[in-house]
Amino acid sequence: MDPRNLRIGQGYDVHQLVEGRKLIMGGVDIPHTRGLLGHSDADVLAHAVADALLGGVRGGDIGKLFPDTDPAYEGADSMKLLAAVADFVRERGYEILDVDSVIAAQAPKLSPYRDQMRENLARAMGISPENVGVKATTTEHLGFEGREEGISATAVALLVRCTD
Ligand SMILES: Nc1ccn([C@@H]2O[C@H](COP(=O)(O)O)[C@@H](O)[C@H]2O)c(=O)n1
Ligand SMILES: C[C@@]1(CO)OP(=O)(O)OP(=O)(O)OC[C@H]1O
Repeated sequence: MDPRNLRIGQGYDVHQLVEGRKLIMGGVDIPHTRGLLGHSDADVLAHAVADALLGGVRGGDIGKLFPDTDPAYEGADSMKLLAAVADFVRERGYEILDVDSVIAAQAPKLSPYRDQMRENLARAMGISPENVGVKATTTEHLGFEGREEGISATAVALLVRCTD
């Protein structure tokens, strides 16, 4: 593999925590007193991963592909959006090699859901769970995540441009 065909992408997303919404991250419906607000299901982790993939192919961001003004995406399942992004990446001639991510959430405790999130993300992208990392951190009560006003997620993706 020619290292000049490797690409990296980075993604970041934030959603507000509110009452009366589900908390869905990495395609897992996580029991909690509040959930994330958004036009779609507000899966902050899936959105960060999607943006990392799009960054790797210099393909814009998910807001460009799925505008939050389009009623078609109201309440959308972000696993389906992520699968569409993975297809978009492959159609452009790239293979997804590896993805890693961090969720910043003061609560709830996310480690029990880590492997299910990895499996869901991997399935949506058509890669092995071995190639998907999910980590969680509190922010020690600092900032908007620490005050439990919202949750953020960051992700990086390693892609390779297929040459044959
Ligand atoms: N929402 C969260 C946040 C953290 N974890 C796990 O706890 C560990 C310690 O968190 P610190 O913020 O104190 O570093 C962290 O490494 C995660 O394993 C979690 O499960 N859910
Ligand atoms: C996922 C989309 C879909 O309309 O909407 P939101 O759930 O609002 O999420 P955000 O990360 O704010 O924007 C990206 C949009 O593509």
